[in-house]
Amino acid sequence: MYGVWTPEQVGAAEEPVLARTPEGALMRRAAHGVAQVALAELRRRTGGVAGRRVVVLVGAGNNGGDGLWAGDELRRRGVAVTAVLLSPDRAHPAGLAALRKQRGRIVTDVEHGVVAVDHADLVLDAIVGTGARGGLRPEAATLVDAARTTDVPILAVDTPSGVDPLTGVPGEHHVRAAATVTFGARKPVHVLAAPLCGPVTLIDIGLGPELPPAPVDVLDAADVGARWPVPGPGDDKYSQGVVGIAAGSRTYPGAAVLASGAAALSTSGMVRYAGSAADEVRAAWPEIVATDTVGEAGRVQAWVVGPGLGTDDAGAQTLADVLDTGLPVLADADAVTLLGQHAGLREKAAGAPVLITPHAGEFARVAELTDDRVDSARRAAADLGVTLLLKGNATVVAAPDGRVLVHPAGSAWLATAGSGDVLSGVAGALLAAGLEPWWAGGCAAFVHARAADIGAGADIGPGSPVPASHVQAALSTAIRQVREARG
Ligand SMILES: NC(=O)C1=CN([C@@H]2O[C@H](COP(=O)(O)OP(=O)(O)OC[C@H]3O[C@@H](n4cnc5c(N)ncnc54)[C@H](O)[C@@H]3O)[C@@H](O)[C@H]2O)[C@@H](O)CC1
Ligand SMILES: Nc1ncnc2c1ncn2[C@@H]1O[C@H](COP(=O)(O)OP(=O)(O)O)[C@@H](O)[C@H]1O
Ligand SMILES: [K+]
Repeated sequence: MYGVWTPEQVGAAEEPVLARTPEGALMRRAAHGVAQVALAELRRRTGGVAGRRVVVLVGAGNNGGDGLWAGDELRRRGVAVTAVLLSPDRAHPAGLAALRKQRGRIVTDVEHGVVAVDHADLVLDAIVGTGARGGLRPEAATLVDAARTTDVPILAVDTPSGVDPLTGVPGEHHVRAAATVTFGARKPVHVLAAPLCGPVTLIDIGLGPELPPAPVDVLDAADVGARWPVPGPGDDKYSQGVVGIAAGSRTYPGAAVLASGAAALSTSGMVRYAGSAADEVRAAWPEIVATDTVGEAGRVQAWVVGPGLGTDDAGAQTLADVLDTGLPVLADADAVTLLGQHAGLREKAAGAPVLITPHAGEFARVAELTDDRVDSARRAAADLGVTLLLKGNATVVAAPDGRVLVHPAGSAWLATAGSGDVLSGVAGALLAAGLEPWWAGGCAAFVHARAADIGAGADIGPGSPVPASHVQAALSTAIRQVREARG
């Protein structure tokens, strides 16, 4: 597990470190990290360093300062460095003087900057970092667009310019980095907009002791593997937690088959199904005990309710019934819509061990969704008194007590019909096994995304589209992989 801190928290942590270190030392350390990664990228992409062309896009603040000092270091290694100054009067004075001394080329107009970008082997984006406000200014936008058109690899300094460091929301013009070097602590953009950052290298600048507890956590495979429930010698089919699936309908039997099968693949023990797709579930998964109603289902330790359920009175009654059991409940899809429609159902859910798993559209039916997805999820979880998993390329899981984790999917192969049903089965099975909702949501999101990559073949190559039933089928391999990672 690693933490992510807001730009504001990182800024506050920097202050005491700046006060006790010689002037410029922190920036030099940051820039050294940038230069090291830039040299590695040059070697990897061009087979060498000397004479290779690096263009540094230099903004008016300290981010630009990092870029200039990195340029100075690259010059010392024989790299042909051109710095394009976006605000020539405000470029970091010491960094600019250092680069001039190394006979770096300095360009102050956008036209020449565009030509330089056109001929570059690598571009360093030092336009703006944590001090970014609003969309990129026109000159910066022109250069960023030029880099995009030529397809030159971009190394982002701290954060990709034009992407909001706190929310990860890209502006109209923004950098899509091949890699990012950040300093002191990872920031939300690195996990909320991971595809725009590329692989992120974290450079230690001594902020550790000054940082507060991380407001956002990111799970790694070992965290998930360590918590994944597996049977012990004394277990039987009941002792590991039986999950009940109240999903699907005559119109949408597929949701029932996807969710139930995913549950059966996720934990050992037993899955019960209750609903009007009982025949289809039995046919696809003979080991699942299927009945027509929740009342007939027999004992379970957690319920999954919602996928393909319908939002009519019968759906609302089913949701009420499972909430009334007091057992852990995973409410997805139609169950989220029903929670938005009925205050009485929200009251039943509040304070209970409930995990709701909306996509953005469903989220908006229960709470306000702003550009700040982390903040929105945290508020909604606290207001509703449930744990909330907000789906997307970066999944956000927020507990009512304020804990938040983000899982960046790594690819977008999950953007396929029915994949959410698979997620609900996985998370429901984990709830039945006794994981608390925040962990169940986080572990399920991790394995779900891993299964999509395996199903798509994206773990061994560029990958190809994967339907939800193949995501479901890849769950076993994904679970084995996280269990192997536990060390
Ligand atoms: N404080 C420190 O000691 C350290 C800071 N570091 C660097 O400093 C950065 C933060 O520096 P600053 O606080 O000076 O802020 P930035 O350099 O990130 O941005 C502020 C500057 O960018 C311009 N700007 C803001 N929004 C813009 C937009 N939308 N389009 C174009 N220009 C825009 C502003 O005019 C301002 O001059 C970090 O991201 C990091 O790269 C690192 O050197 C580590 C140490
Ligand atoms: N662009 C994307 N990149 C990665 N994962 C995505 C993307 N879009 C959706 N997902 C994931 O796919 C799943 C879709 O769930 P959902 O919207 O409920 O679909 P469905 O109702 O068809 O099952 C969620 O787990 C979500 O996080
Ligand atoms: K930047």
